[in-house]
Amino acid sequence: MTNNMHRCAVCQTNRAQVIRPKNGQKICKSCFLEVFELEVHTTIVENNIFPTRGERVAIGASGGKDSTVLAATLKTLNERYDYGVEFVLLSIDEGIHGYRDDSLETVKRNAIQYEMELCIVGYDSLYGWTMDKVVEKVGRKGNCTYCGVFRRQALDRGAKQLNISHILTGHNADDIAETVLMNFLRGDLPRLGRCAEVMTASPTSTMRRSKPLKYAYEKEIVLYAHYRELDYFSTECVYSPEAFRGNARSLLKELEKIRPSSVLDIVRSGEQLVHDTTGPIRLSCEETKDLRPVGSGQIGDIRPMGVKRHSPVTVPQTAQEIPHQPADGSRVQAIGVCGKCGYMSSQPICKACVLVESLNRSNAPVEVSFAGDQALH
Ligand SMILES: Nc1ncnc2c1ncn2[C@@H]1O[C@H](COP(=O)(O)OP(=O)(O)OP(=O)(O)O)[C@@H](O)[C@H]1O
Repeated sequence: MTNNMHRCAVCQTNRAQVIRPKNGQKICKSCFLEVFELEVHTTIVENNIFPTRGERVAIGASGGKDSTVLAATLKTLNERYDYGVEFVLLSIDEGIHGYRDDSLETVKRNAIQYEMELCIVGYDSLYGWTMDKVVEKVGRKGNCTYCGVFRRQALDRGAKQLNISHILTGHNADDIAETVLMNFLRGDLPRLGRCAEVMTASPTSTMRRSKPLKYAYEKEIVLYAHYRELDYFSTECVYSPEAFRGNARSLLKELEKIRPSSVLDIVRSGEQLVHDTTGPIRLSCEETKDLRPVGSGQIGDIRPMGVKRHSPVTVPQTAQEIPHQPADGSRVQAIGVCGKCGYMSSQPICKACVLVESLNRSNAPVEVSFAGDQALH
């Protein structure tokens, strides 16, 4: 790349070092960092993710690349754009020896590096079960269901302890596209629509949940972490990932090879379906036009592709105020409290308690039917 070197498509000065997977644009390292941050900022602004100055917001921090990049980017953006938000790192210790104990050490360092308070909540103290013990009992198949249900509630409970009602997670575009594919293949349209939203309020929680990295490709997250030399933990969970998600991931990777914009195309399809699930489902080819590279080469012109304006989520204040209307319009759920643990639940007994009861009760492997593999964290 000496004589024929490609110049950065944004600054037109430096040598291009990055080919952006979402649009093929060739840019230099410093423009990449700036564009990545600007796109996350745009997702935040367009979706009104931080409507209230002075709010304390929890970042679900696993020590992995996504949540570490999320924490680092948010610290930068909060200082640059003055959101006036206080971030707290919230980590769930699932009790997985050789995996989570190590990654929590990373989160502890991150808390110092980013000057954020850290709160760690363990499955052991909440449920009396670590994932190591769960796997000992139920085996590796299906253990992700327990982990997904427990983690979702554990994050809620941790946030509640901190008097926080808004949790951010590091789900990226690839995670969301996988979940959209899984729900599509299962024919689960209501869940499909919900999983593609940037902000959600669920029938079983008074928490808001947001995914500011929703439009960020996994590859760019890794690159961002690399260029900023972020301290993150990169080992996969020692228990095998949910099989169907693995299939969806392979399918997505194959599609991405043929058509790099597939990841965002699928995310966008999920967004379309959430608006259309009450009527006939239409996917227009016109939609994909928005995925062409945008901008005339100026940083200020670059917008996250596929970002649409959403109205801010209204957060219910009390359990009684939450009449949940599922996207399929099939039934209305109201929140009460779990008869076992007293934590909020749309059922007489919450899912976590049903699972704990079955673990405590039987010696036989426990049959589970919850969709705990839905990246419900
Ligand atoms: N143990 C945990 N404690 C707190 N938050 C968690 C935990 N596990 C997952 N999360 C949150 O859920 C998001 C998605 O988690 P997932 O298990 O899919 O991991 P991932 O895609 O590898 O993300 P990461 O790289 O942040 O670990 C994470 O980015 C994080 O915000």
